[in-house]
Amino acid sequence: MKLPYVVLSAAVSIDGYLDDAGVKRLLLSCPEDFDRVDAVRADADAVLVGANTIRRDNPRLIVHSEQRRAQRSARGLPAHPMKVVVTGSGDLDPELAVWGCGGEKLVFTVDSAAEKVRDRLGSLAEVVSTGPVFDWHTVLARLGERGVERLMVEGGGTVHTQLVALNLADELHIAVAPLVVGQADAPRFLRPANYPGGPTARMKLLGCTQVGDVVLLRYSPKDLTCCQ
Ligand SMILES: NC(=O)C1=CN([C@@H]2O[C@H](COP(=O)(O)OP(=O)(O)OC[C@H]3O[C@@H](n4cnc5c(N)ncnc54)[C@H](OP(=O)(O)O)[C@@H]3O)[C@@H](O)[C@H]2O)C=CC1
Ligand SMILES: Nc1c(N[C@@H]2O[C@H](COP(=O)(O)O)[C@@H](O)[C@H]2O)[nH]c(=O)[nH]c1=O
Repeated sequence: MKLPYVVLSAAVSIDGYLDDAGVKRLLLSCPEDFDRVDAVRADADAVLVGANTIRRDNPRLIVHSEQRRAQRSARGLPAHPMKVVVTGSGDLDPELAVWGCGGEKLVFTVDSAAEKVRDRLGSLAEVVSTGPVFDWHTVLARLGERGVERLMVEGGGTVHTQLVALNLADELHIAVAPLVVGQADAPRFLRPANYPGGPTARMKLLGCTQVGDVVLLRYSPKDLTCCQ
């Protein structure tokens, strides 16, 4: 089974944070960059986030541009990519915006939480267990079986950290925003972990573009060279 091509997308502050520690979601992207992110969504077959991102940000995870939705439909695709949420606790509120708008919804969890999620969400989403323990290879394999060729991962840091550490990300899209968060308890893009190649391994730079006041960096995390 061919695994999806995985694009990890995040906006970060100059000091590497995804958000601040406050309750309200921090906007790091500028309007032009949010539009760029919408285009990446429109190019994906599925968008995946961790449960904490939907609990904290309550996103809809849809393609916002009407023109991009129409282009998807013209290609025979659903207007919105599939929405994928991962949870170990199963604590998912059925009132969250992600369940209430377009797109097929899929929740990956573990055996111990699967019934709870099914009871809570009912027909709002399909629930798939990866087994007694959560397994990212199974998540990607099941998505591949469902025809997902391109998967966009939109956070948060817990999810990004695991996918990079497991060497399952094919591309990183990092939008560096011109602000400094400076709060130790704010979520980071990547947390301490054993990353492939260790600290001396350098990823291949795929591109560097200015988008409004943000700089978009694209890296290939599987393409490493060690220069020391
Ligand atoms: N700037 C940006 O581009 C973005 C910023 N963000 C920010 O990131 C923050 C959220 O990030 P973070 O707190 O790290 O949370 P995540 O969104 O990464 O979600 C983490 C949750 O996902 C589930 N999960 C992840 N991995 C596993 C696993 N291996 N097994 C079982 N369940 C798993 C768990 O859910 P459960 O708890 O239910 O068990 C876990 O608590 C928010 O502040 C948000 O605003 C998010 C996306 C993009
Ligand atoms: N704050 C932040 C991001 N946050 C991400 O954007 C999602 C919002 O989705 P929606 O509102 O449905 O379009 C949210 O879930 C989170 O994953 N993304 C970015 O590119 N830049 C940003 O500054």
